[in-house]
Amino acid sequence: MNGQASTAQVAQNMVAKIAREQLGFTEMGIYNYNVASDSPDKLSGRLDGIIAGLSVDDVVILQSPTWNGARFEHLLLDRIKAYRNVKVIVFIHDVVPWMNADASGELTNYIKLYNRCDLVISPNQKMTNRLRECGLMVTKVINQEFWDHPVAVDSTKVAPFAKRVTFIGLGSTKPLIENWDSEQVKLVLTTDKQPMAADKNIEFMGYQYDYNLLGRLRQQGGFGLLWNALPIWREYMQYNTSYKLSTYLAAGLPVITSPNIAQREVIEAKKLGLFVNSVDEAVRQIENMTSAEYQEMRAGVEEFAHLIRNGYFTKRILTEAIFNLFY
Ligand SMILES: O=c1ccn([C@@H]2O[C@H](COP(=O)(O)OP(=O)(O)O)[C@@H](O)[C@H]2O)c(=O)[nH]1
Repeated sequence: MNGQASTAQVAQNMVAKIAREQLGFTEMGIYNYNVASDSPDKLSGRLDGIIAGLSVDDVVILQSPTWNGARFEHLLLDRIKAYRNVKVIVFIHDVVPWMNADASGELTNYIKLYNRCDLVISPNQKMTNRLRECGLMVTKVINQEFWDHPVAVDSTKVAPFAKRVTFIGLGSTKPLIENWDSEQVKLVLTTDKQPMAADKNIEFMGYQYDYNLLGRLRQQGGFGLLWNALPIWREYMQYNTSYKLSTYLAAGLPVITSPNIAQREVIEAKKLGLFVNSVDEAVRQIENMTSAEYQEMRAGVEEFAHLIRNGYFTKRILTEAIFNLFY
């Protein structure tokens, strides 16, 4: 998907790049636009353009959502399925009706869409269970677990033990700033400087391009925070696979997450970070943390990050999906 300048596009483009360059797939490009502005004729021509490279017997991976709406995805699927013996894998990145209250009426349409596919790649088992409760019928479902975040880091240096908590989310940080009152632990944000943070232990690094971001996170150390102020997102974060989780891990930072996170077992088993029920709890834990405790987590992260930095989650999931289709 192109045309959106968002994390969703970055993630989709990353999957497409690995699939193209390392697994030999062909990309069917999709533009994110206002579908309602198309006449039926124009939409039809656009869909034909997307599937121009398709042949009988092909396997198609549909990265969903296209952000063009469930109706667009159904129409695209109609075109793809008109080809003889084509198999479709839907790779669910996000379930829009659970992220955005305005789209909640679309759930049935999305479930129907997934049910039209031969195999589903779901973000993780928690999301799979929730989708099943809502009517997902496809037998072949496999779980993505983590995003990749391909990057080359300086492996001669590791993240230092610093009493810093960095948050790189693109949403509002106002409540985080308002409630931050630690003198020992610094909050670091990728937004521009905000006046309400005056006199607080908060650093603003401003938006960073990817190559700067990963370098800075690694050089400055401390922890990466998963957090959101909005109730709908707090709920959604129990089920999704977060991109920034992998950004922190790729940089080599242990993470601070809620115990409700879908990746809890792995984070726990591989010692990738801390579970807290509030930001205050995170601050208290870091205030009392020893360097040895940090080092243990950092070592866990460095080991695990091999997978994320080198695209192995994407390669594994795409290969396993195709394998399962024919096995
Ligand atoms: O200064 C910044 C801040 C964020 N990001 C990127 O934006 C992502 C976070 O976006 P979002 O909060 O939408 O991701 P989510 O975790 O919700 O999937 C990070 O992982 C980074 O890849 C960036 O490149 N520069």
